[in-house]
Amino acid sequence: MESLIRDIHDFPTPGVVFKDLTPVLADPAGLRDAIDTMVTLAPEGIDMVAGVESRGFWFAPSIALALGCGFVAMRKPAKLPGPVLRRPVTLEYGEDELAVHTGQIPAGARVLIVDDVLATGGTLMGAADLVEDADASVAGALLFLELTALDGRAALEERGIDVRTAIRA
Ligand SMILES: O=P(O)(O)OC[C@H]1O[C@H](OP(=O)(O)OP(=O)(O)O)[C@H](O)[C@@H]1O
Ligand SMILES: Nc1ncnc2[nH]cnc12
Repeated sequence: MESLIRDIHDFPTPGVVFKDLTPVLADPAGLRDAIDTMVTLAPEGIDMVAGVESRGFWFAPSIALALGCGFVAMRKPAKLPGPVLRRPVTLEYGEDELAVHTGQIPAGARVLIVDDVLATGGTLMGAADLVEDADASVAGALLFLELTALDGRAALEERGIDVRTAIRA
């Protein structure tokens, strides 16, 4: 599955080595392996899976189905139609915002945050803020690929978040 990841240099901005996961998803065995591995890594006792737009949506609903949980979408600005909780995020190559529908994460729920790539960890920090804004708790963060050189794990673990990743590169 690791051999299917493609490096694209200078995308989306100069100096960034972009890890393209589309070949993993396009390969039936790669896709199966990716989801099965992530499901195996998931912590126990999850009430809900939160997926981060866009590429977190490639993984999160399949993982939620396997765990018997619901899926909640954390979306980019102005995409959700109802009232939202919002948080800014700073990532490897820019700034953005994430939002979740108010009331969709039940208070007290143990939430697993799912995304494709952990780089600086900025996106995951914003996603964790949203979970806590909903008076729920972050049961863990589950990602397909961790870019160890950017050390996003450090800040997340300092915050007490259990970070699990299928592949480290
Ligand atoms: O750890 P970080 O430095 O925060 O980077 C990781 C984030 O960057 C990418 O999202 P991007 O904003 O490119 O959006 P996309 O999923 O819509 O392509 C990726 O899918 C993660 O969400
Ligand atoms: N280098 C990278 N490749 C793919 N997705 C990313 N998200 C943040 N940094 C990334």
